[in-house]
Amino acid sequence: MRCITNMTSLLSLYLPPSTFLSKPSLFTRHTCTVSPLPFLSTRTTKLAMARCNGGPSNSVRSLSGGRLDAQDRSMDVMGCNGQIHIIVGPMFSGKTTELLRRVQSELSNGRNVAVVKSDKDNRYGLSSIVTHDGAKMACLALSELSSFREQFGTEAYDKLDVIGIDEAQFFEDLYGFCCNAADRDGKTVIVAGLDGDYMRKKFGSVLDIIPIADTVTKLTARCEMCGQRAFFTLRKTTETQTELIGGADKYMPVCRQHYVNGQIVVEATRIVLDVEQSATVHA
Ligand SMILES: Nc1ncnc2c1ncn2[C@@H]1O[C@H](COP(=O)(O)OP(=O)(O)O)[C@@H](O)[C@H]1O
Ligand SMILES: Cc1cn([C@H]2C[C@H](O)[C@@H](COP(=O)(O)O)O2)c(=O)[nH]c1=O
Ligand SMILES: [Zn+2]
Repeated sequence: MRCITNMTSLLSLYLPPSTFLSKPSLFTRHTCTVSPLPFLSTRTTKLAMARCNGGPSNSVRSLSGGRLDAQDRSMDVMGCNGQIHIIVGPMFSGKTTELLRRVQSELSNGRNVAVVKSDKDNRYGLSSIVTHDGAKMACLALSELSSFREQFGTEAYDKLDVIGIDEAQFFEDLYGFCCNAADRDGKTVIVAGLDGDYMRKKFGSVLDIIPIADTVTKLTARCEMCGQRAFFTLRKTTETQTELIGGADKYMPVCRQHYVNGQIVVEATRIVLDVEQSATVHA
């Protein structure tokens, strides 16, 4: 990807050196405001921006000698119409349900859609994503998103309009994938995942993509203890690793009060178990 960082190098791509050298500074001496570049058409400026955004490689190749050739002139600006939408919330808040709803809606609008999930979660097999209510959709299960294009097929990838990603917290390369898919390839990316882990710490790279997102939706579940809105996921077991696949057997959605109370109970249990275990070892 080539990125033009200043106005001088941007202009030099479009104008022969003589023209460029004869132009005065783009900043007026007194006001120091940017001139509207009257000698560049809106279209030309947009093409430059597309290139700045990592526009399609054929548009870069077809530039010759600083002038636009016929292919450039007939080309639409591509690579700028991608979107990124994020759906976060605790477990059982309906993230997968919402992802499936949006994907179905895109499908019924005639768009080409693919759904991918992490292969770390194989509770319901690897070929579909399944909600806690049992709703399903076929998907591709991967360990990393960087292999998506190749696994899906490059030709099929090029025809895709929408990519849904479930269990996004498990993908380390989420940021780079979303950037490329939306900024460079013009895809709509719908990302569903946990914003926080059972300790309420940021989970994976989900929060990192907020600055590049169009929309962020935070869903809530119902607290299993009191029925109020649940913002957090309580781990019911004493296991401490961040990644631990499971459902209602290991986790429950809770409100703030029941998260704090629940954590005290789980941590007290862990201490008792540790003491018992070391007593057994030393006996
Ligand atoms: N404690 C629970 N155990 C099992 N299912 C639940 C529980 N709480 C809610 N659900 C169901 O799970 C659905 C949401 O499932 P899903 O979309 O897979 O959520 P998420 O992807 O956020 O974990 C809810 O509509 C509800 O019917
Ligand atoms: C809180 C928390 C969750 N996980 C795992 C448990 C599940 O396999 C998924 C979340 O699935 P869902 O679609 O959001 O229900 O993530 C984990 O590994 N670590 C955690 O702290
Ligand atoms: Zn509660």
